[in-house]
Amino acid sequence: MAHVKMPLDEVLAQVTGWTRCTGREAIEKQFTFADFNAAFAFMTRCAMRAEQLDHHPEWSNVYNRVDVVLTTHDVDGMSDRDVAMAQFMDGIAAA
Ligand SMILES: C[C@H](O)[C@H](O)[C@H]1CNC2=NC(N)=NC(=O)C2=N1
Repeated sequence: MAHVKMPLDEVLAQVTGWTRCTGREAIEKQFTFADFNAAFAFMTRCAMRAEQLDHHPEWSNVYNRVDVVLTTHDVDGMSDRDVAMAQFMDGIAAA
């Protein structure tokens, strides 16, 4: 799957609850779960999807919180893969 570079505004229009990062072409969102177990289950599912998409999040976890930044390093900006990853995360976090 090739990278298709996209304007950041176009990416934001297709995802829920993400915002532009300050100072770089990237988007961020904070996910909050019931506890560490739920947060880590989310990260595990995202990790498997990241391998399938060959698109990996920048993220950190503190107990029930997962802070995620998405960007496409190969194009130094946003791409269709960021949309795919963000939509996957939105979908499973809401489930
Ligand atoms: C070689 C490998 O396919 C690339 O480096 C992939 C891996 N995962 C990636 N993840 C992200 N977030 N951006 C990339 O450009 C990227 N590129």
